[in-house]
Amino acid sequence: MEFNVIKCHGSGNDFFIIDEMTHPYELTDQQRSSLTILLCNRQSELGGADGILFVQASERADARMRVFNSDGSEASMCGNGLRCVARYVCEKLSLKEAVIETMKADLQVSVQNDLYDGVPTYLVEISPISFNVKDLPLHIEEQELIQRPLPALSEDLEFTALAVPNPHIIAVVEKEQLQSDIQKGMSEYVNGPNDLFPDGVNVSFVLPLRKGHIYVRTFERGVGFTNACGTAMSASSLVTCLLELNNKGEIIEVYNNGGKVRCVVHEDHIDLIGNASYVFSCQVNADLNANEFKIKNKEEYTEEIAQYKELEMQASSFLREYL
Ligand SMILES: N[C@@H](CCC[C@H](N)C(=O)O)C(=O)O
Repeated sequence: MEFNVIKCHGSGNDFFIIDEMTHPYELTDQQRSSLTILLCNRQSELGGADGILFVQASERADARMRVFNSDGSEASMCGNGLRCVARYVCEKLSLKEAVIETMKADLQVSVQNDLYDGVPTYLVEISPISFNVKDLPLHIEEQELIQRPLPALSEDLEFTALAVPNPHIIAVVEKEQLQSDIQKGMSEYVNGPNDLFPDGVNVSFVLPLRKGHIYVRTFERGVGFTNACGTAMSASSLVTCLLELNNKGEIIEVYNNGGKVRCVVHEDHIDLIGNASYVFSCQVNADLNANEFKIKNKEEYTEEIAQYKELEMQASSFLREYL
């Protein structure tokens, strides 16, 4: 099987885009899953990725996005990935805004002014939002978990559980808690066989930096720690508004290990604004039975890579004041 592939990232959360909208690849879900495990291997020639974004034709929107995590599982939503798909679809169809069908909702996306000179920037809608534990699912007696302890995970921390619509638990922490290894331990527990989160969950630690500025680190279900998780940064922004650390309707600068994004929390959705960067394009010839692939015609987006590096350096020098 031969595919055209684009390596892209949003805040260093990296993906391969495979366009099934204009190429009739005719993949089964089993093949999408196996291909994702094969190409996302960090030890391979392509350098791996956190997942694959399959762009497909939609009957009711401009395009459809399906997201597979690096372990081959399918996720209902991906905020950083949606920005990359937004760019791909808007450029392909010459649009400034579009609607992308995802597993649980049709979402608005639009081109924005560059977040940093030469860094393509897109706004994506994060919705629907639910605090009902059934929507994660999280198996507890109560209907919601908002700033409450979960003793099976921690004696000290308080958590908020929400689906946007993929599942997240968020803890607002202090610097010492961020620097300890408690996030890793609890994330591995809730993403292994366990009674609380039977489908696993994305786990984020949020450090408030100053009004309107937060840092978020996420252990992603189906992947592990990533540089950033778009839905997690959106969910974390919402949680800081509930705690009155930030305000709805105002820009929240969200720093992460791969750069920064902006979030604006509204009553029924969150705007996630950030880069949609291309790294390289190539052709991949994959043999799923032999579990191997070859690549050819690799071309790097060198200028874009250099411009993003500057944004990243600016963000990390700001973060150094706090971490
Ligand atoms: N990186 C994504 C989220 C990808 C899916 C997630 N790992 C899940 O299984 O829910 C983002 O940017 O939102």
